[in-house]
Amino acid sequence: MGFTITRQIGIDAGHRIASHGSKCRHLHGHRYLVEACCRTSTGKLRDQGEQAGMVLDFGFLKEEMMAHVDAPCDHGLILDLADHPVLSLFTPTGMAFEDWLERLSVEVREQGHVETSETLLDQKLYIVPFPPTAEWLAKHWFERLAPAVRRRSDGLAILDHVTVWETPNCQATYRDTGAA
Ligand SMILES: Nc1nc2c(c(=O)[nH]1)N=C([C@H](O)[C@H](O)COP(=O)(O)OP(=O)(O)OP(=O)(O)O)CN2
Repeated sequence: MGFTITRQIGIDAGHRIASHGSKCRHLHGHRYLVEACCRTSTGKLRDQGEQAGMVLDFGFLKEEMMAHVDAPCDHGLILDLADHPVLSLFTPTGMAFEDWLERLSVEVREQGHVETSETLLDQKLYIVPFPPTAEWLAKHWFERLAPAVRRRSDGLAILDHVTVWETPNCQATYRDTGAA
């Protein structure tokens, strides 16, 4: 019951699903559409301040989606940390792949992901500890955006779900389970 708001952004990014039995194991790109849907815990709208009559200002939601999804991932390659054959192609000049991998692994353990262009060809990489399916990306971006939604709404709004459209016909949704 109550109101929800949804904001959509689009990003272009490459990925592959290394374990896929068919075409998705090849490096390829998508125009991803990412939707974040928010609600208030009470079902009511804010009744005062600059966000009166709103769940959360669409502009604030856009800013957070641009910071957590667009800036690190747009025109980048989203790679699984375990995808060593592809990851090794971007080993920075003068560094052994094993050393680079160790550094990336520590950062992924500490932060949940790595965003870097300090790579061969300055390729922009977004490295995650899971196969970059639409499902996993929806969960990952949900977890990145949920605290930001709470902060930008002074705790009044909750991120309900994130939907990732990988193609115009295929989407995956990760929904709030109450744990985030
Ligand atoms: N449940 C999931 N299934 C698949 C995923 C995924 O993330 N979750 N991803 C892929 C591939 O990455 C692929 O790019 C998309 O596959 P597919 O639907 O076959 O893509 P098409 O371009 O053929 O889509 P059309 O709508 O038929 O043009 C595969 N599966």
